[in-house]
Amino acid sequence: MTGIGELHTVDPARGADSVLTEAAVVVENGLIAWVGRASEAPAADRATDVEGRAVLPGWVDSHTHLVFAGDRGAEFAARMAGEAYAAGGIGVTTNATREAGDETLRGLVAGRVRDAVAGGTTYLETKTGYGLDVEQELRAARIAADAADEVTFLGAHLVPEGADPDDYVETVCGPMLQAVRPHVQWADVFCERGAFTPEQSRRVLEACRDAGLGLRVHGNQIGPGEGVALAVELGAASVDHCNFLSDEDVAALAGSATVATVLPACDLSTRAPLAPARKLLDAGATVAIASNCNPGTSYTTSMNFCVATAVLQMELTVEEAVRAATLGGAKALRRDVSAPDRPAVGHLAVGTRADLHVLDAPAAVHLAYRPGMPLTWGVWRAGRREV
Ligand SMILES: N=CN[C@@H](CCC(=O)O)C(=O)O
Ligand SMILES: [Zn+2]
Repeated sequence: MTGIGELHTVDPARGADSVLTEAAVVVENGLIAWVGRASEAPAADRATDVEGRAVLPGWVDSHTHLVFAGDRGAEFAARMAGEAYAAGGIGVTTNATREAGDETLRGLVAGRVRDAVAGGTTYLETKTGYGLDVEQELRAARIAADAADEVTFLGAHLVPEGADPDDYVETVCGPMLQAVRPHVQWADVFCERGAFTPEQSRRVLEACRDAGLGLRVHGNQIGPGEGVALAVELGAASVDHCNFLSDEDVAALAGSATVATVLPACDLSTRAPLAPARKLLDAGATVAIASNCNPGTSYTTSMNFCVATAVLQMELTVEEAVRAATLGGAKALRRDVSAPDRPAVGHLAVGTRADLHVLDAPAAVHLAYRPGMPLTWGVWRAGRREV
């Protein structure tokens, strides 16, 4: 790829010099083979001239809930009229999802993934969590595994109506975990008032960790709580939402390998105080930006929108926001370092996966400067053009 006006490599090895101008990238067998100044590029069989456009790594969306049916537009409207968000809405989507046939549900998920890719996302996590019984969580895990790069088991999303909370937790840790285990890499819990207590959350996370799953936590979304502390203590890869953080929470994240994942579209859609991304970065924490696409709190897969919001509202620079939505997401999924059979994603360096997002703009700042405009011009996933 030649004619790159501004190349955001997001390569940690380049330090402060990770943005190149008049650059080129060489791709071979789905991997990045060379990155540098266009004038020094080696010869290649074929070339795509992007005519001065900006190029970024594809977005790594590390937090979505794509396996759902139904609509909660009325709940959203009520919220815009002053109602507060509460965890109970998850039950509405659970009922609609259970009623949807397999093919319908697969079609809905595939459409959402297509939308995400059309917006520059090249690596995507999604979760179960709208099944809430063994059979339905297993169905969700299978559908998710066919559609997404990484799958998270979120049986502990809400205690289903009529169930005893502690009995349900035992089901999650026992037969449900056993059923979904072959299809998932991660486990998550909604540690929040109205969902799962810190004790129940710990029980779920420890059982899932013992079953070999990596851990993630939905924490500190609706109010202050123990989600962040629990995530850090258990070595979770990520704690997501982070709207209500104490100074101790910020310090704990800064001193840990747990990524603080902020969800700007969700914060707007729930009229929540924005997660303190600026403060987290200043303290030294690793921050990821994700869409949290779901029908209750964030019905969008647009990472361009999330990045623009992080710049306009959360006081991140464009470079910081791009990093959080690429390398940050990769760190939250522990995919930032190449392994022999798994090239790293989220940055552009020799040997990483050739996931490229070409903007119809000369510089990444246009994502925030022209918010809401259709700025995704081309998308390559593992070297193959998809958009
Ligand atoms: N907070 C928990 N889960 C989702 C919302 C689920 C819903 O309301 O349907 C979230 O991440 O915001
Ligand atoms: Zn979520």
